[in-house]
Amino acid sequence: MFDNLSNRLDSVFKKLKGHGKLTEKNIEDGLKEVRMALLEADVHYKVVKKFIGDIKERSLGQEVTKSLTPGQQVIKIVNDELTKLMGDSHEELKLSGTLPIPVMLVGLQGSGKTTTAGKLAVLLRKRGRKPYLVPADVYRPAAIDQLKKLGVQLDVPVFPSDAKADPVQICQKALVAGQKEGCDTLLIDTAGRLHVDEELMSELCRIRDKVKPSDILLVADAMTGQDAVNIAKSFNDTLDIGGVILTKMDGDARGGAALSIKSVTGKPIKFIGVGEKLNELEPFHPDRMASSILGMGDVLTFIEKAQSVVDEEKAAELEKKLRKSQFTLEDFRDQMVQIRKMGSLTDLINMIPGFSKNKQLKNLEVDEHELVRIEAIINSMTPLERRQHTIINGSRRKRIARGSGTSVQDVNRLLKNYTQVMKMIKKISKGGMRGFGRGMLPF
Ligand SMILES: Nc1nc2c(ncn2[C@@H]2O[C@H](COP(=O)(O)OP(=O)(O)OP(=O)(O)O)[C@@H](O)[C@H]2O)c(=O)[nH]1
Repeated sequence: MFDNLSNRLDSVFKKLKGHGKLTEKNIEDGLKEVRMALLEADVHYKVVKKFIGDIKERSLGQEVTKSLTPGQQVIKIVNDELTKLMGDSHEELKLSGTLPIPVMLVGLQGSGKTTTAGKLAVLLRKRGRKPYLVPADVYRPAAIDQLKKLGVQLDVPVFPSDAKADPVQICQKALVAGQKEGCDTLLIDTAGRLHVDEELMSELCRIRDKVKPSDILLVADAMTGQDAVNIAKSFNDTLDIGGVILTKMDGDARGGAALSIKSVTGKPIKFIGVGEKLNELEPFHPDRMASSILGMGDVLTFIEKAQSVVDEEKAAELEKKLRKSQFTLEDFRDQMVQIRKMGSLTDLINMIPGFSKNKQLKNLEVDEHELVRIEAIINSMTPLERRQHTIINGSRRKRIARGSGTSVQDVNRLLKNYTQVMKMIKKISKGGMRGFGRGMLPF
């Protein structure tokens, strides 16, 4: 995401930071490069013009010239303005009214609507809601089946839509059926077309007028850049959408759509799709996104991810064990499984400030197989060995290595790492455990 822009801005800022004092000329030159970088990122030219104008006004003012660190001050201004450009703060789904609350997903074919309906169901369920999936695309033959399959996979109820029925009627019937199922949120997957056309829009308007959705979300493909922005504009002009879900951000190195949509349509991006898997939907936070473009890391998303997979009670229990130095290899394995649930380690590392900008660290490919190996080794131990690692002598090590398909060296390495970590924990425990956030263990 935003790789090119991020690198370009980084080099502009390096130059700016190189000057102790900034002159008007330094700033003008820097802004020229920022402008180029944004245009290359496929940001709408009108958006770029206003953006540069705003930054220029602030940068040439006293804010920078009187600052002790003018270069950093410019970075802060760019950070503020980027955040503003993307909408300032995260806007939530609007879910209000009588149950079940309908939410409409609209968008062109292939934008990722159906997948996103599944992802939203997962997210809502995590938040304690009871989603009901409603396939309302009666034109694409496989569309209804695709959502039904997703429902089975996720164990989320799906309205048994009939491909011969009228989409408006499907939605009305689904409202009644959803209520009977005890669901509180209806996710309506509407039909898509290859292009915006009148017939599609009038069908969507008919559904909107009958169902009165609490939120209408346009699902748009980030990789189509300015096309996504134009599509968002057309849908908003006709339907007055509530917000946008930008999919396939994982494949979009430029980021033009994400940077332009709010400014062009006035509607916020509420979520972004960052992969094909059904847990790869994230709330869109303009401030965090700006910081991550400028290489300041994405720590809050990292922490949120950690919190969403860590079971609070289990975390408290582990913390207690750590304090008493009773953290066994079994706990070590459980902790590792939790971390793996957060996603790929390489992705996680890139969220940490400084890491994403450091060339050596950036190319660091974390060996995910290593985690699998460690898990296999611990699984091959007897319960007693996991609780009392000191009894693992030479012959036990050989047996464990054989059982896990690894080598004795692998087993030795794991035990050495584990003892080192335990030593570190003991040291920290003496000084109190306050250093660790709740649920954030030191691995
Ligand atoms: N990499 C990536 N792929 C995605 C994302 N969201 C959806 N996709 C993929 O995009 C393709 C199209 O997604 P669908 O959900 O079938 O698209 P749709 O908009 O429902 O299509 P129609 O039903 O034809 O309107 C699928 O291969 C999805 O796996 C995402 O965030 N990242």
